Amino acid sequence: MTAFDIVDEEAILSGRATDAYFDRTETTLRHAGKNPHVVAEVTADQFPDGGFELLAGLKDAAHLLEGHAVDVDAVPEGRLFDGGPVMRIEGPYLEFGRLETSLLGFLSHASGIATAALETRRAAPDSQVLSFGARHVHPSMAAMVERSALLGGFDGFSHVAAGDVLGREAGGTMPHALLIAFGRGNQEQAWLAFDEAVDEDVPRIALCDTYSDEKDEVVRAVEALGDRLSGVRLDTTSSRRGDFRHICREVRWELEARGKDDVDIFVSGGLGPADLRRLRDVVDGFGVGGYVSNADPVDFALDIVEIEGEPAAKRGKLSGVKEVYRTADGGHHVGLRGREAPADAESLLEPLLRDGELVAEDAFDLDSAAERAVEDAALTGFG
Ligand SMILES: O=P(O)(O)OC[C@H]1C[C@H](OP(=O)(O)OP(=O)(O)O)[C@H](O)[C@@H]1O
Ligand SMILES: [Zn+2]
Repeated sequence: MTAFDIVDEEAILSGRATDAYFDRTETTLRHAGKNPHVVAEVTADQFPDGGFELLAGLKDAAHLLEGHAVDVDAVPEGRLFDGGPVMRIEGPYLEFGRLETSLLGFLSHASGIATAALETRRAAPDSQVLSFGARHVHPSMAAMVERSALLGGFDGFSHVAAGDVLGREAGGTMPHALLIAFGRGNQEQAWLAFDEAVDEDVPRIALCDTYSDEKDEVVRAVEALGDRLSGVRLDTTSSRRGDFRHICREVRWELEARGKDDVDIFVSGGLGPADLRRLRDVVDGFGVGGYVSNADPVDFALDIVEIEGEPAAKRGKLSGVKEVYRTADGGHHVGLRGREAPADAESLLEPLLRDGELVAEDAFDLDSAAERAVEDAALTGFG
């Protein structure tokens, strides 16, 4: 009996984490002595439609398929795609059929979150942007959320245990609960206690919107912490937000009027790309939660497109093994394998597994994938 309703790693790796009809399929095919050699492709849209999305979740998908007698090619994590396959699996169907549910789950959810993160990143390219959305998702998914946010170009994240998984330090400021615990009117005591108690290397960023006006609390934080204050966070609740940009400019003015030009202003609370575009010139950083963590998964499907070398796609899908290309003008092209590639085009599908063995060693380095994402976004005009 587990403490929480969580499907564990063993169930995922063993293929137990599957839809029941794959159990039935396996039983039926084995009964009929069938296990055809197929090529299956993971695709969201059949044809490019100008809507780019960012691929994420490939590391987990690769580890799921490792050890199964299949050859896999995939678009690297951090590349944008717009139609056609992001992954191609070739081998006996029963080697991977039941893994479809988890495979698509790994890719769909992470890619949706990473795409929203990249949109957010592109809205404020020079600002610090942190992922604060772990609170909106099931805790078992926190590491996936934070990794996808980093892959989309975020500078950091808040979830501590996700940091343990990713080997990175979580960051953050202080919640309203801390201010409330010291009682109305005692904000200075809360800020000072934080300064006394918390590790020296944690920036002293005072939350300044709990009981009174943001400007008032910022001035009080300056008076209380002096040179120890490195920043303020405005998480102004929507019922008081009004002209948030004006509030931020006013706070900036009051800081400068007190010689505190070096005190950073961070904002959070219901922010999305449009807010970041509106505020990026008046604040230093953002905490973004729900816009990224609650992003819709990318609607990937896994389809058999060739069986024993013959075209075999179902209605609505395209038969035959395909290649996908990034064209020199930042476009995306889908073509049949073996046909002539567009001029000046780069093929995106790269070897990932050969006979179940991982062949793309550095495929999952997060920093290089995040760099790829920002570069590909510029090339494609994403976001
Ligand atoms: O709105 P999102 O984009 O998801 O951002 C999540 C922010 C907003 C939230 O404020 P509160 O709900 O006031 O929580 P707290 O009192 O802990 O600051 C908390 O500060 C998170 O950092
Ligand atoms: Zn808050």
